[in-house]
Amino acid sequence: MKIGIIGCGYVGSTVAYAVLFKKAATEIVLIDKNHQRAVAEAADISHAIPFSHAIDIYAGDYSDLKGAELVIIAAGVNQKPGETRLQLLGRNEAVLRQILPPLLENAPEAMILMTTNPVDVMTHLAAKLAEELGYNGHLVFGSGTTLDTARFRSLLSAKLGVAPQHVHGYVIGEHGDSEVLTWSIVDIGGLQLDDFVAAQKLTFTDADKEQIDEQVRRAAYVIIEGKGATYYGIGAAVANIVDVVAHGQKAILTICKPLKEVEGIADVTLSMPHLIHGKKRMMPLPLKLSQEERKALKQSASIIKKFLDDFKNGAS
Ligand SMILES: NC(=O)C1=CN([C@@H]2O[C@H](COP(=O)(O)OP(=O)(O)OC[C@H]3O[C@@H](n4cnc5c(N)ncnc54)[C@H](O)[C@@H]3O)[C@@H](O)[C@H]2O)C=CC1
Ligand SMILES: CC(=O)C(=O)O
Repeated sequence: MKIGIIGCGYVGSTVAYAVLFKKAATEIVLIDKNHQRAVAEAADISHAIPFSHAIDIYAGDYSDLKGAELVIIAAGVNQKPGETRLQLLGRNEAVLRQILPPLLENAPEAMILMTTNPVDVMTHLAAKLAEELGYNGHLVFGSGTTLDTARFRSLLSAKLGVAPQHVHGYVIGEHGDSEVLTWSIVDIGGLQLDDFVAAQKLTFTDADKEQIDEQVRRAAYVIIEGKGATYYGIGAAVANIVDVVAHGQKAILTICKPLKEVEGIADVTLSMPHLIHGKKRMMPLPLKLSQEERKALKQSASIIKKFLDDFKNGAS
């Protein structure tokens, strides 16, 4: 599968590197407003090809997106220490407006995978803008909380002594401060969390829960404070999405797409588990959440919706 990556900073270049080692694509076009950066990243990553598989990776312009089946948008500003994702919206929406028209003109049938933050709001705006430009907005989706779900599983896995692939649980809602960890439906080997803990004679207290919740929710802030950006986790999460799409895996991932309604909030984009069955088909799955989780999901949806409404009103 041929893919494009627009924005080759920390995230875009790490996605390309992870895609190479996941063997998820055969051709990667790198596009950046700083073309020299794209050229350098393509050269650097191409030197790793002998250690993975044959792939064509090169820096290009929008016309090189012709024939791409999936285009990842990773362009725009990232958070400075202490900044929230939602605070990036104005600057990154302006970047989106530059990117989307030439992207759609050259790859009108491609799926568009947004990673730029705030990813849920950006995905919503990209889908609407694509439609305004006369293209299919349903082809737009976002990496959503795939990274947060991975963080949740990895922390739970370390605490419980089980490989993360066997720890099921999702982070849903906003990819951001109001996200919801779905503790009530955590499943390990067919057992609910409390039953697994009892069967294994482990100790898992409310304080442990709170600590994991905080570590997942605050992960980006802590990493950005320490090294300025996060990119390995999202690189692997996006490469996995590319692999799922390229190889028709029927995976369940917490991507984000515009949804008709979430907990009474209409026309909002946030993350829910979606069954990715084949190219271009993504079906949101209903979850049996606790009352508390439903309330938190509604709150998260309201926050995103308010940002969208405020932005629309401010921009019009
Ligand atoms: N969704 C997620 O889970 C995650 C999202 N992110 C987000 O990804 C985005 C990128 O982050 P980084 O790679 O760390 O930033 P970066 O600053 O390293 O890279 C951004 C790149 O975008 C390019 N760019 C800017 N405007 C452009 C335009 N109009 N056309 C083409 N290229 C353009 C820049 O030249 C730069 O190379 C940020 O919004 C960040 O918050 C970061 C980590 C995780
Ligand atoms: C930066 C960001 O969105 C993350 O690492 O979750």
